[in-house]
Amino acid sequence: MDDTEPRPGDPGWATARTLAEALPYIQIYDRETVVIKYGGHAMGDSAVAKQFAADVVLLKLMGVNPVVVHGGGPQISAMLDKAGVKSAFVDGLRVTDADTMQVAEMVLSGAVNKEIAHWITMAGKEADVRGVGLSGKDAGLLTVEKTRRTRRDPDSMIEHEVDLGFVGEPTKVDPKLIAGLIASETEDWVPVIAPIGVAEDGQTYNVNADTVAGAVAGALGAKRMLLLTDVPGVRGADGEIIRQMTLSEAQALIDDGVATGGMIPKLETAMAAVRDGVEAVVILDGRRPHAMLVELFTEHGAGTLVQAG
Ligand SMILES: Nc1ncnc2c1ncn2[C@@H]1O[C@H](COP(=O)(O)OP(=O)(O)O)[C@@H](O)[C@H]1O
Ligand SMILES: CC(=O)N[C@@H](CCC(=O)OP(=O)(O)O)C(=O)O
Repeated sequence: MDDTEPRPGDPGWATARTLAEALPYIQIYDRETVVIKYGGHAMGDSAVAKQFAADVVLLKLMGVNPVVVHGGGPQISAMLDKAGVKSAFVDGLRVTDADTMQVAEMVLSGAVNKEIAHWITMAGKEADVRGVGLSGKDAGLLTVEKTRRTRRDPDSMIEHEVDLGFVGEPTKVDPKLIAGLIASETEDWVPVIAPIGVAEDGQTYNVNADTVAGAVAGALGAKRMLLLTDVPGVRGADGEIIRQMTLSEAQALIDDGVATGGMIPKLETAMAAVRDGVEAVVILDGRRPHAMLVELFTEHGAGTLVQAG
């Protein structure tokens, strides 16, 4: 843990001490959808993941409708390493050939998705809260098209297309299945979605999980989207954590090269989701104990809040 980061008890890490303090916040989210993007780096060890699952169950029992979209980038890289395949990234997106696609789907839809759904079901056993593991392939949930990126050659100044292979971006989310699951009056289901999509021609694509979370949040009309990662928030040029930013400030961080790598799709997703009607997006450290509860139910919140200016 960074020494400059707030700890429980510090002013920046306040928690509600009484139900009366938490109640106004609990009421804000009553029956509202909150999309939680659970990043591969935030998953940490199984104790952290089980704590995450317990907090998701608690949210459901408090009347919130959590929808989990997960990543698994480090887990895919570990599996590719075992097979002796090196990954290349362009703007935080994994260049995905046919073999990489197969491994990515196996890890995301097979291993990580089922593990998270299982942990939620285990944590919710006594309360009948159940995780339901899906990918964008189920019930036509996520339609995508191939992602196109270009790069300017520094010598000739000519734009060249960079072929990312089977990397897609959402063109359509069919939210009916998810909406049906979360609206059930008799069952407490928590959808858990792996970031795999299908193009109109039936080809399977690997999609950045932040991007999927944003598209799902927009389609469901979510009140909040939480992007859980492994940093306490978004850092500015001087390395300080920015508590709150507008869309143009988020864009400037990308344009100025202050946000790099995996932070680029996160900020792009946050901006797109807010434009789509999501009230606010928060980028926060998912390894912190009860990070989601602190964000949703306390005055100070956690991480970096992105909202319309
Ligand atoms: N300005 C920035 N502020 C915070 N993190 C940044 C910034 N620019 C780049 N990053 C990097 O973005 C990473 C988070 O993205 P990523 O590794 O894709 O996480 P996840 O697997 O949770 O989606 C951080 O660990 C950090 O290294
Ligand atoms: C196209 C692309 O980059 N897909 C990602 C999908 C997983 C992901 O986004 O995982 P995190 O959220 O843990 O980074 C990948 O292959 O790593």
